[in-house]
Amino acid sequence: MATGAALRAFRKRIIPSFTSQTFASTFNSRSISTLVLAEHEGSSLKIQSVSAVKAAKSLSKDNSISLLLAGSGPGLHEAAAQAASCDPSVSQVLVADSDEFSHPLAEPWAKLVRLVQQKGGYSHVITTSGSFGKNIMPRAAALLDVSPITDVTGISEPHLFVRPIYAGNALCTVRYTGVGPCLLTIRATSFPVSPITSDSKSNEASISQVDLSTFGEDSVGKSRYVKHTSQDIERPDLGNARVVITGGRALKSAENFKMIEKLAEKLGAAVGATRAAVDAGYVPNDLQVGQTGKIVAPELYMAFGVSGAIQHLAGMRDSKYIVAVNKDADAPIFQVADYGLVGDIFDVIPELLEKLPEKK
Ligand SMILES: Cc1cc2nc3c(=O)[nH]c(=O)nc-3n(C[C@H](O)[C@H](O)[C@H](O)COP(=O)(O)OP(=O)(O)OC[C@H]3O[C@@H](n4cnc5c(N)ncnc54)[C@H](O)[C@@H]3O)c2cc1C
Repeated sequence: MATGAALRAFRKRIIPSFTSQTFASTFNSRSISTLVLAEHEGSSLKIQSVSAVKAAKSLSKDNSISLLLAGSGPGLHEAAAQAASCDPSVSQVLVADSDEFSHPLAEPWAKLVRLVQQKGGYSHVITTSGSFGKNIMPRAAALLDVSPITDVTGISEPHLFVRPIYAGNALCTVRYTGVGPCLLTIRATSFPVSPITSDSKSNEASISQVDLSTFGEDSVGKSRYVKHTSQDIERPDLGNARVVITGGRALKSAENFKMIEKLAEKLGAAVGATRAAVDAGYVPNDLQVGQTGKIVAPELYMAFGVSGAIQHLAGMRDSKYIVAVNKDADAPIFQVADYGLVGDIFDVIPELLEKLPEKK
């Protein structure tokens, strides 16, 4: 079947013409120091935050990197200890411990970013472009009166970045020309790192508390925490899974979608879905992959009954191997697939379920 090479090669680079040497050298001569906004879940640092550190490292060899963690309670401090040894280039971990941060509400976080940035005078502030970063960074940028650069997939120079546009069909090289700090959200999948394990220890960075005495009582914003629901802790996280099994509208019902879930179980994979499958109510929207869903880049992405609309491809085209099953030989998904099978998913999936061994 068709390989992904043709479509991948179709990507274009747009490079603006105002690449002034003088401008570049002015910026390059400034010292680089980066504040990484890190996320933690309970007592664990999220792996995406280590990707943000990797991105920070590619800004400059001499980058001084600080990690900011906020929350409350003992889990925060355990996560801070983990953060301190997550990468040798992290020089300090700043901890903001307050009930204000017990839930990741954007308003207090944005004010915290302004406070810490202004105290530390960082040249760059980086976080990942998941819901956390997308929520906080634009607000922090507004408070600091700068324009953020979002969804960065490549860093060429401290102020020269690559980001996808047109649902990933073109890559745009943008230069940050602002005078204030450069705020970036990065795609974690473009800065892959190894999982954090108990033996992935490097030298430990210092941990210090953020002085919140000037934080102010007006920091409570218009949003309010209601509840957190998360499902399916058994399965790998969609954003980081090595294998993703995705179902599309062709599954026809929530009941049929369970075939996808069973297949994922057998393969130790995460489940993904197209927006059409989500909109039809087969699965919740946190499983949506694509432009308006999650961006994934697993080693293996299997798409069943997925047409391959550009908005879907925007979220999975960087997967290492793409396998597609579709009964329409002309479905666009086959243009990006490394392996394709023209067939009926209601024949193929049951056969796979029968022939694949049980997960040990
Ligand atoms: C602004 C915007 C943002 C969007 N964001 C996203 C996004 O983030 N993610 C996303 O996925 N979509 C997104 N969409 C929607 C996107 O355009 C498509 O509508 C959607 O991806 C289609 O989903 P699908 O492939 O499941 O359904 P369809 O396009 O209906 O395709 C179903 C496919 O299944 C095949 N099929 C049918 N029956 C069988 C069978 N029995 N066996 C095998 N194959 C079969 C058909 O040949 C077809 O190719 C967005 C759209 C817009 C406008």
